[in-house]
Amino acid sequence: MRQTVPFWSWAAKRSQDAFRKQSKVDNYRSRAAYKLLELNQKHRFLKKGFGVIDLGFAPGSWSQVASTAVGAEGFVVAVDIQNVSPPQGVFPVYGDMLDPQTQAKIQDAFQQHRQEPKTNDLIVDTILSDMLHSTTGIRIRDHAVSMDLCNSAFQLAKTFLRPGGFFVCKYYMGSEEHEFQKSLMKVFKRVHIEKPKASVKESREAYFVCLRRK
Ligand SMILES: C[S@@+](CC[C@H](N)C(=O)[O-])C[C@H]1O[C@@H](n2cnc3c(N)ncnc32)[C@H](O)[C@@H]1O
Repeated sequence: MRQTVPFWSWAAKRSQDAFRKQSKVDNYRSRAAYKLLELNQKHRFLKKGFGVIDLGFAPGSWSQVASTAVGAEGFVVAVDIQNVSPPQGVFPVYGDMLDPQTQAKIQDAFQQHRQEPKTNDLIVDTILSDMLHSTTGIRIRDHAVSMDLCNSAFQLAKTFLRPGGFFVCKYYMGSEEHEFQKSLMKVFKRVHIEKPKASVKESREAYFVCLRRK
C-alpha cells in the first residue's frame, strides 16, 4: 500500500522556506501551523468536540489548526498580548499571561462560550502555549523569560485542565528546563520533549507535550 508522506517530512529536508511557501498555499497565517500539525499527528491531543485554549495565538495559525481539528462541536479560546484579529470562529482574549487578571478573563470567555454556570472547575481538554517574546540572543535572559511564560501556562493548565487533558508548551532551552519537566511529570502521566521539523534547527526552542492529566 502507498504511504502518504506528510508535508513536513519532505519540506524539512529542503528548507524552512518550503514551510513558509506551503503556508501560503494552505492559507495558514504562518508556517508555525506545521509544528502543531506534526505534534498532533504524533500525539493526538486535538480531537472533535474538544475545548481548547491557545496561548500566544498571534498571528493565528495554531488557532486555525486547532479550530479545524475540534470542528463545530468544539471551540477555541485564543489569548495574546497583541491585539490581532483571530481566525474565524476563534474566541479572542487580549491580555498579558503574566498578569493574574488575564486568567479571570480567560475563565469568563470560556464560560460565556460554553454557557456553563460560574464555577472554578473548567472542563478544558487541551491547553496549547506557543508563547515567546522575540528572542534577544542573550541565552540566559531568553530562557528566563520563556520559563516565566511556561510557568504561567502551567498554572493555567493545573487550574483548568480536566483529568485526562493535554498540555503543549513551547520553551527556550536552558538550565531550568529539567526542574520544569519534573514538575510537569507530577501532573501528567506522560511528558515528551519534541522538536518539530518546522522548528528552525538552530533555534533553541522545543516543546513539552504532556499527555493525560492525572
Ligand atoms: C511565536 S508567536 C505564536 C505563533 C502562533 N502560535 C501561530 O501559530 O501563529 C508567540 C506569541 O506569544 C505572544 N506572547 C508573548 N508573551 C506573551 C504574554 N506574556 N502574554 C500573552 N501572549 C504573549 C506574542 O505576542 C506572540 O504573538
